[in-house]
Amino acid sequence: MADTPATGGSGRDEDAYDYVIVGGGTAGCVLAARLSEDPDCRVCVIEGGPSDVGDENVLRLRNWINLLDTDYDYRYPTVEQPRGNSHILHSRARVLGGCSSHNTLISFLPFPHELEEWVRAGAAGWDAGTLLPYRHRLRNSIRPVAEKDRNPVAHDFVTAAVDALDVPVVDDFNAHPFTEGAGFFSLAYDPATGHRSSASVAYLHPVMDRPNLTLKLESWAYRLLRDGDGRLTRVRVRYADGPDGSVRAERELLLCAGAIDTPRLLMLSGIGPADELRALGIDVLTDLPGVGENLLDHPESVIVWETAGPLPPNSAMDSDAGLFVRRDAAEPGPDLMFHFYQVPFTLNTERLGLPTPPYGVCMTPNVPKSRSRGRLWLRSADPGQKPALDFRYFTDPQGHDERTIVDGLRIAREVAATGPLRDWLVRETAPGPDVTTDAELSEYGRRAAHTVYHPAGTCRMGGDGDAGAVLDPLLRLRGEEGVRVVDASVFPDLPIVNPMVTVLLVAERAVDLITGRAGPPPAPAGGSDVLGEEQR
Ligand SMILES: Cc1cc2nc3c(=O)[nH]c(=O)nc-3n(C[C@H](O)[C@H](O)[C@H](O)COP(=O)(O)OP(=O)(O)OC[C@H]3O[C@@H](n4cnc5c(N)ncnc54)[C@H](O)[C@@H]3O)c2cc1C
Repeated sequence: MADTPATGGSGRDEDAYDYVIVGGGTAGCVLAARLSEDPDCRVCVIEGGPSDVGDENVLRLRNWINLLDTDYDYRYPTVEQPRGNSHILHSRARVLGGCSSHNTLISFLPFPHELEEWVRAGAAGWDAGTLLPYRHRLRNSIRPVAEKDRNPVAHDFVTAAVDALDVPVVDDFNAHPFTEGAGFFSLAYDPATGHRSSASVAYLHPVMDRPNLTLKLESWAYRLLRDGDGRLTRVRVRYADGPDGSVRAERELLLCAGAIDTPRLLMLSGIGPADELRALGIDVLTDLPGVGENLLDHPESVIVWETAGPLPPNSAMDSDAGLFVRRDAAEPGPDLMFHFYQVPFTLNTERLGLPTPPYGVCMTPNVPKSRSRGRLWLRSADPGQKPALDFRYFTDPQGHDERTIVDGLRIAREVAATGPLRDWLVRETAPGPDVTTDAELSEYGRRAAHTVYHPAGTCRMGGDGDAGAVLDPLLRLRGEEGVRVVDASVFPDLPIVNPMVTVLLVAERAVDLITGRAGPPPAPAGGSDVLGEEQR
């Protein structure tokens, strides 16, 4: 399986394919499966991690938390965060399927109004009417958490949130655009087996025996090179089991290494901020100052309660329900989100010396429209050295992100004080009831902050004349020929919601941009009807 047809016996000096995909992750699996539908089209995937086939560690959704900080994870530290938590380890999956193989598979369509914002930011053609119909092409099995997996304490969280905050129960967050509400999430999973419906499971597993599809696993791309025609279509690869080699794309090279590794690879290849690259001794191919900029994320904090005893066992992945709040009525969508965990998530609170209850629950209020903007850069020309990630958490001058966390912690307490959730809880263990003022809540909230693991935006699309744009709206790398980027790095801005489905939609549309195939019929232009019409 590791090296299917083309590399076997043909040597590794320079293998050629029609399309070479760097990164067999969430977006990469979609491209690989779709492009290889044409039997005459030779597709090669270069993936840094192992296969997920038959690997129960990966396939069992509820095991996700045990994959963090293991060999399935590239583990990217952050630089010091003066206003946030400097100890966050950013998990990025090292396995076929990428982050869709170790995430929680919460599946939200992006809001129509956010896609219109993308268009206003220069991403012409990514409007809601064009992108959202691609939902019908998704192969993942996406469905609200099954009844048998609904934990009674999560049910009671939903009831309490609805009562405390006067928000509606949402039965299916993908049925209509919403501004607020509480309910069980939709997940990409199979309730009968508890298995993932990751990008790998849904797209690649059914087609792995295609003779025109080659998977080079445990293979690390570390430099892009121009071919004889000056097109950027060659890639240097380090294999786990032999000497380095090159792979060449006769049509296009497709970069799908994710929001951290795609800009890293570009910069290692001399594409990025020229002065910085030269200072590291890297020969500059194209000066693109936007590479690595616009590093976006959803920061969250946490509030923990001890429960009277062990909780019932039902769950799909231990964080099956959530809550959206719109504090500012002028906002077109929610501006505060909570995940509810039926386990105590105490990684960051323990470090602060706070107690870990034997049994407990927690809420993690997050900032869906974070205004802080970070960047990532290379520390050296050595491809083995991890890049520096600076999210600049909670640094927006208006204090919006900090305010959102303070409000979130207060609202969480309101929900916890409301029945029937109240009846499960013995005491608040983090931050604890003595932490009450805005200043105290802000200090705690930021020190105990974590990531929702949604880095994006570091190779963003943009219009002509936008000096920070890395890609044109057709996902083509500016200043070079023969290469596109397709992953979460292309987002001009991060969706309010968890972004995996947006990555899948972008990848499905990218296939049409690459092949010239027609997209699905457009939905009626604009308006919040787009989702509702489709769903009914
Ligand atoms: C713990 C966790 C939980 C999350 N939960 C959710 C959730 O519930 N819902 C949601 O919507 N989103 C969630 N996310 C975010 C979501 O999974 C990601 O935004 C999305 O999957 C990113 O897709 P991608 O294609 O950009 O990158 P990835 O899926 O990360 O794919 C990148 C691939 O490229 C490979 N690669 C990288 N560099 C190289 C290289 N140089 N050479 C070869 N291969 C390389 C990697 O091994 C990987 O397979 C979560 C993320 C994490 C980490």
